[in-house]
Amino acid sequence: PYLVPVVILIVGPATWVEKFPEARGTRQSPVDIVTSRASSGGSAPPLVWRYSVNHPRSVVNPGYCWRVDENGYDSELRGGPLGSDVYKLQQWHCHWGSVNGEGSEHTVDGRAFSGELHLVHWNTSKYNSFTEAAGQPDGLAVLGVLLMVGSKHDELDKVVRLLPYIQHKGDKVTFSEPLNPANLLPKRIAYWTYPGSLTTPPCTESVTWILFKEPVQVSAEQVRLNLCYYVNGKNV
Ligand SMILES: NS(=O)(=O)c1ccc(S(=O)(=O)c2ccccc2)s1
Ligand SMILES: [Zn+2]
Repeated sequence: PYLVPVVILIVGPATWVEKFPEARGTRQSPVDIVTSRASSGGSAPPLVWRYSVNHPRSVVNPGYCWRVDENGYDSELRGGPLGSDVYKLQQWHCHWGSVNGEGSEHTVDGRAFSGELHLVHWNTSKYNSFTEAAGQPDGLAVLGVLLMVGSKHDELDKVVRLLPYIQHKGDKVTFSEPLNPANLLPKRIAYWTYPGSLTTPPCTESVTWILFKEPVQVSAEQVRLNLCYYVNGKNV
């Protein structure tokens, strides 16, 4: 009998451990939030945030999803699980799925959502730069917002309507329309929090995750726009 050459192609997260040893760690994200196992918040102080609204921002196609860079403008995130440290917003980006109803990174009791927004902050009380903070266990704090299909999201639309102009990896467009990242967050600010990692390479275990319980609604058209412009620009 002739020998059939068998080629096993391993792509995606399974190969990340080869290049990024952190991916083999003990606090890897994303995770499934098992709500029955979450402890109550106890006496944690309230989570508070303040963002700059009127400054130029740039939307970039990094090859997966889209990213908005805050370009160093002032902002603050403190309280909740963050102890006495003050964190600053560096960038925010999203993760979308190719099939409606899937695409979020975190799942809640095994349920995936249509997308997930991440607002990435770094610890300015302890570190001098985002890059330095990104390598420290208490360096980053990411606010996670679950997205579900429903009514159109007007604040998010300020970015979605620019996607046709950044269809390919590396494309970037700058806009100065006022935008308040606080308007991307849900009305109810109840959240789950756990010590985790970046969900994409280098998978560094430097993220305090703060995932809001209440999903935020985006329209089916907004999901479609994200999909069609991110399938093209996406690393495939
Ligand atoms: N999805 S996530 O929020 O966990 C995430 C992945 C990557 C980043 S990063 O671009 O900020 C970054 C941070 C450090 C090194 C390289 C990139 S944030
Ligand atoms: Zn992310």
